[in-house]
Amino acid sequence: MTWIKGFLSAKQQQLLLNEVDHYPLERVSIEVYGKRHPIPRTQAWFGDLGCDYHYSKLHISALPWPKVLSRLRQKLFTEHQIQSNSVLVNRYANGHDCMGWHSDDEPEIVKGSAIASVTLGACRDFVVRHKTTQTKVNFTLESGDLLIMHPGMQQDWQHALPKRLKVTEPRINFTFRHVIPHYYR
Ligand SMILES: O=C(O)CCC(=O)C(=O)O
Ligand SMILES: [Fe+2]
Repeated sequence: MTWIKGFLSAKQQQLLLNEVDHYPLERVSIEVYGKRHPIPRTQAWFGDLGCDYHYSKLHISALPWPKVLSRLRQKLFTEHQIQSNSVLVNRYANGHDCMGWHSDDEPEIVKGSAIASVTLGACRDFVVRHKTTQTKVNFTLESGDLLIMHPGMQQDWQHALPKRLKVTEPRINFTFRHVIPHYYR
C-alpha cells in the first residue's frame, strides 16, 4: 500500500467538497444473511458508460462524471499512473457511520488493477487485516490523503472503516476502480 499525505491541496479539497454537495447520495439497503438493512452511510457511483456496479444483489448504473471528480481521476492517472473508469463515493455523516470488513474483489474489477482511495473531511481510522494471520495495520486518514491499494492486495487483505463515536464531522471517501465495461448485461 502507498499512503500519500496531502495529495489534494486545501483549494482542491474545497472545490471537491462543493461539488459533493450536489451529488445524489443515497442510503441503499443491502441483503446480509437474507435480511435487508440500510447501509450505515450514503453513497453514489459514477463512471464511464456501462461501468456499472454490483453490490449485494443491487445493480447500480454509473452516473456521468461530475467535472471536479473527473479532474481528480485525471490527476490520479498523470501523477500516479492509476487507471480508473468508475468511482464509489461514500459519505459517513459522523463516527456512527462505518464500513465493515471486506475486500474490493468484485469479479468486474480488472485483474491486476490498483484501487485508489481519496479522503475528504473528518479524520478516520482505516484498518487493514491480513486474511490468514489477522495482522492489523491502522492508517489514520486525513482530509486530502490518497491511499493506493496495489494489485494483489485484495486477495490477502480485508479493510474496514470502524465506528469512531467521538467523531462528529462528516467524511467523504472516493474509491477509484478499473472495472470491465458492460460486465453485467
Ligand atoms: O471509506 C473508506 O475509506 C473505505 C471505502 C471502501 O472500502 C470502499 O469503498 O470499498
Ligand atoms: Fe473497500
